[in-house]
Amino acid sequence: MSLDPVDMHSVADPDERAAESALRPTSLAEFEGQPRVSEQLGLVLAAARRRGGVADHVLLSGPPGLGKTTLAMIIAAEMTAPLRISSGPAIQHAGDLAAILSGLTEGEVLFLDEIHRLSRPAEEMLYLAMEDFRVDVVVGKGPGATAIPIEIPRFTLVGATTRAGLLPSPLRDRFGFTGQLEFYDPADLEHIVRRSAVLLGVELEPDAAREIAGRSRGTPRIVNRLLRRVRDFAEVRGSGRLTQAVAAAALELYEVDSIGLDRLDRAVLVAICKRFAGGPVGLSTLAISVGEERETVEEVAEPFLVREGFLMRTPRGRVATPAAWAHLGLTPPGSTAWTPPGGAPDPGLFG
Ligand SMILES: Nc1ncnc2c1ncn2[C@@H]1O[C@H](COP(=O)(O)OP(=O)(O)OP(=O)(O)O)[C@@H](O)[C@H]1O
Repeated sequence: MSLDPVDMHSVADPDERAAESALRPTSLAEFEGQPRVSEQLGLVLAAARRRGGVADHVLLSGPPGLGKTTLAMIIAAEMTAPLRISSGPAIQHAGDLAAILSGLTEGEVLFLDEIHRLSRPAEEMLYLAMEDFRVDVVVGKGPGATAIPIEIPRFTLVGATTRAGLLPSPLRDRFGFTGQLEFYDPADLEHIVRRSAVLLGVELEPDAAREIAGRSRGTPRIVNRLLRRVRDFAEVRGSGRLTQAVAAAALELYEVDSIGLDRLDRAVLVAICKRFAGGPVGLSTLAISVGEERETVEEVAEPFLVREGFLMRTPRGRVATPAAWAHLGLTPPGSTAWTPPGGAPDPGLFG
């Protein structure tokens, strides 16, 4: 049996979504890791509460599964405000956004996931709503069209994006606080997996917690998901107790390797090394060669591979590093003095 690698990151399955909700921390105090973002956001919210006002708009960016939705829910809970959830792709027309905005109540938190995928007219409507708490509804067409301004209640927009760099600066500048979420340290992931085990009522030995945390790609969503897969394994093939040996055997079965690379991560590295002689190879070609969407390779696999020093984004394409060749047990072609075939990495491409 194998697990679809993309399943390790996405939450398309309703059962998985329900399982995730049950493990979500509900306050900043329970939210592990991200100390800087947590502290800064805590201050923003405490100040808004003291003033008895509405919190400033918040932009959260970072790879999938690091806690953006969780933080949006926490913001609403900490402000004792209702939460409304939507996403960029779900808002097809500016009219859809106008309907959402005009239906908000005073102080409500509006969470817009994948905000970088809003349509242009919706984005422009949002500028006015964020700044002046107003929307202009256009009535009629052509030269006779008129914009009717409608006041909307003061609200807090929480925008989430995996690609902060794609947001136009007029939109980015309208957020009062921006939190860039980073991959989590193994120690934070260990805390998260131990808390989740308690909530799920499973016996998790400390060594097993360390094993699962170490293979979770720095991502809370993945640590929780691997915990559930290890629990399945322990119940079916073991005594139900989660030991280090059980965790290692289960994760082997699910094709999560010793440092947490899953099938997609390895497919990307194997393709670069074996099919493209280490690169450079363009993103579109790479995506086709692993049978995935460009966005999935770029937003799901690459950030962790770059962070771990396995992949470089150069002006001429993606390049596997010596660490990638070594991890796959392959020998790079050519000389021992290795220089990246695509030239020096372009720091601008890392954002
Ligand atoms: N800091 C944290 N402490 C404990 N659990 C966390 C933390 N951050 C996230 N989680 C857990 O990880 C899961 C995924 O988090 P969340 O849905 O907030 O990620 P996300 O960044 O919104 O992902 P996506 O971009 O895919 O929507 C949640 O079920 C939550 O329980």
